[in-house]
Amino acid sequence: MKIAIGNDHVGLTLIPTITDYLKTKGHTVTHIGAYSAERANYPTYGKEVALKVASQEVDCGILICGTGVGISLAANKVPGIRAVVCSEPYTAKLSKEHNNTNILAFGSRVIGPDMAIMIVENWLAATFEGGRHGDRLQMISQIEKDYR
Ligand SMILES: O=C(CO)[C@H](O)[C@H](O)[C@H](O)COP(=O)(O)O
Repeated sequence: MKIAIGNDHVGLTLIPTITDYLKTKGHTVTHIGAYSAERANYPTYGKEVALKVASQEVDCGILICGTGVGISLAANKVPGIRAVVCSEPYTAKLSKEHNNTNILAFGSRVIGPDMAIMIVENWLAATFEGGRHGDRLQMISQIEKDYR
């Protein structure tokens, strides 16, 4: 898969672990930054990854900040984005199976590298179940359209 990854200065600490893991699994990774530990604003990176996912330039995105919350809030403001924040693999799996999430977010101040890999692995391995779950996503899309 083609995967875009973004982070702020706090999320940077998990980037090598995640990018190495993805590359060993044969994925194509585009890291859009931040590239240094200098204080950075997560909305910038959340938006950039979200735009790549929404435009289908990439298949999905991964976002990392201190908790995953701020950067996912930014991403979710882009129409068509369903970003989830996870700190364990079960939510990651169900977020794909039931909510067809297209961006995974987590926090480097919350989880370590081994858990991060487990979350990514479970998220990427899961598939959307469709059916009634698709109906609910249509309802969410309609809310997006109604209140844009
Ligand atoms: O947005 C956040 C909270 O969900 C992230 O944890 C950020 O990484 C954090 O706010 C950055 O904080 P800092 O004091 O500017 O390092």
